[in-house]
Amino acid sequence: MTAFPAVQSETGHLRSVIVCAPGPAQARLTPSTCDAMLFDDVMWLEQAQTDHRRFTTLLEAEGIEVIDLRDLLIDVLAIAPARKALVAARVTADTVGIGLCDDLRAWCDDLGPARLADLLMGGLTVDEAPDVSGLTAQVLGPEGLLVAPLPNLMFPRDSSLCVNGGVIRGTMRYAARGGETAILKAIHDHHPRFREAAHPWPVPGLAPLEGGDVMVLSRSTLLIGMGERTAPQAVGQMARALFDAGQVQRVIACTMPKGRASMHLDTVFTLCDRDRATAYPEVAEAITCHSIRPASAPGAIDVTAETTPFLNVVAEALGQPGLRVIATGGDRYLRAREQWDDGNNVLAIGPGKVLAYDRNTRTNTLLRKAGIEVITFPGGELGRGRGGPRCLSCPLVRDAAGD
Ligand SMILES: NC(=O)NCCC[C@H](N)C(=O)O
Repeated sequence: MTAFPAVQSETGHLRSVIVCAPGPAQARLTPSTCDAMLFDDVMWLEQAQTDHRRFTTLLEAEGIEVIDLRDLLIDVLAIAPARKALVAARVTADTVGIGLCDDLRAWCDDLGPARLADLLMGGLTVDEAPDVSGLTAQVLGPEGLLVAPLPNLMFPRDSSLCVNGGVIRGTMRYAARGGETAILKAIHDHHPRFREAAHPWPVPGLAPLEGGDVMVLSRSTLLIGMGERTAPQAVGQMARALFDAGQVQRVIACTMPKGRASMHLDTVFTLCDRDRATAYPEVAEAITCHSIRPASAPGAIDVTAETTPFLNVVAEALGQPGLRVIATGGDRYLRAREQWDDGNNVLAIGPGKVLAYDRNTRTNTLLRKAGIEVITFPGGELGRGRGGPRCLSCPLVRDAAGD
């Protein structure tokens, strides 16, 4: 079995990927809770599951190894120290209250790995817990959540990322996603397939960094968006850690407008081939770049403001004379709608071949006209959390660009 990770580009052949099918966590979304959980609407769960299966079937048909995060979690929950660490991270005095903490941890410890995985991902209400009483339970009431569900695990792109042979966990901007990293940490620390992984940024600080902002342009260069989610303070620290670990030599930090529609760089720009990309011009044209490189003093970084537009900087970093950009399709109204529905968030599965949501018909047509092979699947339900095919996936093994 291949050891993880080995990610050398955005568009080389994808070999192995993490996904996370919708399940119990999304069943907790209601009109009054979905906003706080970073979803724009409740989800028709059964349809979302069917559509997600279509997505994974398409990946598998391409010979890509598809691993569900829940299965990785079940594997590590069979390992006693991993289980203990994870239960201790998710069942705390701050989540369940001081009176319940010890009893609930002991109860969790007796659950089978699959049941415990569902609890850690899908949450736990007061009436699902055994014989609970005390202040927290009484105040929350029977339907109150003792352990929060993590519906955004469905977008595994953000809570961890792989750069060459290194694995990095995100520091999530919003509390609704904070619990995801404990699950990823248990997997990275204990899963046998991650044993070889380098951990170039093992103790991230508090500054937020999310994987949807990070693109592996090549073995030596990363592109990182700094918009609504990732902060420059995190980018500088991560760049230095990656330079020290010898993982990359240049990080291009991209300042972009902050907004829900453009929360991560990959919501407005994704690469489809070594010299072709799709972008939402209204935001992409407003991006400015700084290049970060190792400085001569140990541990220092060198920062240079780029003077050319974002897309030119990316082309130069890819070693291309120019980048052929396929803009979001339609007039400005249609463009805004297709960008919102993740039209520019495609997943390259190999050079010039992408997975895309079916609903973005104008953008998909333009991609096809530009020679990109576009394979579609339904995004109506999966997109309710504002994430497209790239967000639904976290590559573990991907060849260099053009391979
Ligand atoms: N890379 C991405 O753009 N991921 C989509 C994340 C959607 C999720 N509901 C969030 O707001 O974080």
